[in-house]
Amino acid sequence: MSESPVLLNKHEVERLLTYDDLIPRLESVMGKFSKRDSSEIIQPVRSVVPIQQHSGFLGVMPAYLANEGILCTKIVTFYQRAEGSSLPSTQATVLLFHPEHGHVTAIMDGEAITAKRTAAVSAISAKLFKPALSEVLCILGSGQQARSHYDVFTKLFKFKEVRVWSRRKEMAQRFVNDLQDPVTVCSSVKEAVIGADVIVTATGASQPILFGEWVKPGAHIAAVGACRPDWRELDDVLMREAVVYVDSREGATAESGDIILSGVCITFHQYNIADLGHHRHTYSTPKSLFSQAEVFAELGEVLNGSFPARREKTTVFKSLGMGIQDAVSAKLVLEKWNSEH
Ligand SMILES: NC(=O)C1=CN([C@@H]2O[C@H](COP(=O)(O)OP(=O)(O)OC[C@H]3O[C@@H](n4cnc5c(N)ncnc54)[C@H](O)[C@@H]3O)[C@@H](O)[C@H]2O)C=CC1
Ligand SMILES: O=C(O)C1=NCCCC1
Repeated sequence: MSESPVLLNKHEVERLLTYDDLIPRLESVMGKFSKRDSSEIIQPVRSVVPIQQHSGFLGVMPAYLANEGILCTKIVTFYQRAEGSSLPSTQATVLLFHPEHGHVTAIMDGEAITAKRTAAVSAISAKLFKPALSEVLCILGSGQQARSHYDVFTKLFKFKEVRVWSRRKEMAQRFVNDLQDPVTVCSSVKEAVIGADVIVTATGASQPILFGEWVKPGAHIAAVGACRPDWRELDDVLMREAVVYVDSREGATAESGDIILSGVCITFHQYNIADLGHHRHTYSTPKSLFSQAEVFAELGEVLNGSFPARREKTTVFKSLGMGIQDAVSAKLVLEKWNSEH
């Protein structure tokens, strides 16, 4: 008979999962993932069930890391909440299994894992791509991801100024009130991002909120929201002008509206030709047909040395989230818990 699984709540997971331990594990697993060795890592693109009636989604994110002995799945729901809702928009549970025998070894809260691993991966992108002199950090959004990104970005990097924008100013104010250090509350996205060296977009927006014309050349954007093929946070100009990195090419191709929709921009040049006696015919030909924003590389491809970090350019890291990130986080939590018991 297998032992009962370890049960860990959000408070425990938050306590046990530290950025110092997590970041090297994420760097290592993402570098390995990008080598596409299926004898080492199997991680399909997540399955997502739309819950249309309630503006929500259920995602299942399995991963198997053979050499590390990790078999894991996260089950996550994410909802588009009405303004002012007190419910979390992202909720999750992570299950760890015994890879040899198949039983569940641990069931743990996935909200803290999702918040910390996503922010940690964005911080890895910033380490690689942010301008050498980065003085201003700007965070768009004031929810769970905004907070975890604030925590890890200000822990790892020194900024002279941190700015936050939220669609309701009082929410940005509330975000700032919880912090020790001064943060500027901005009234518009434009005001928040002008001159910023590093921008985090962590909102539930489904239409672009960040426009390329406002972004300082050379800035780095960690784009965390817009995880559906028809949702966007970033406009076409930014997506086409920046060097775009992703966490997984397959994930980005299936799920990132910022990438998928950046190519859908066709304008028609119309002209009339008088012919056939009294009839006038209108002809249309495509005047401009933009191709989709190109994915330059995966973060893991930079980490494992196959692609360069183009720090001198404006860079976008488009994050969708990966099962392997949850898997190494959960393993770390369980190891820490085991060492205490
Ligand atoms: N890339 C990844 O791995 C992950 C991405 N996400 C995504 O990140 C985003 C933020 O997630 P959480 O912080 O957990 O959510 P949250 O609900 O805690 O915060 C959402 C923030 O977005 C703002 N917002 C909502 N709709 C908006 C709109 N139409 N325009 C502008 N702002 C809007 C809210 O006011 C709030 O500040 C979501 O899109 C979520 O799906 C979440 C987890 C992991
Ligand atoms: O990776 C995740 O976890 C999520 N990604 C996008 C939507 C919410 C959860």
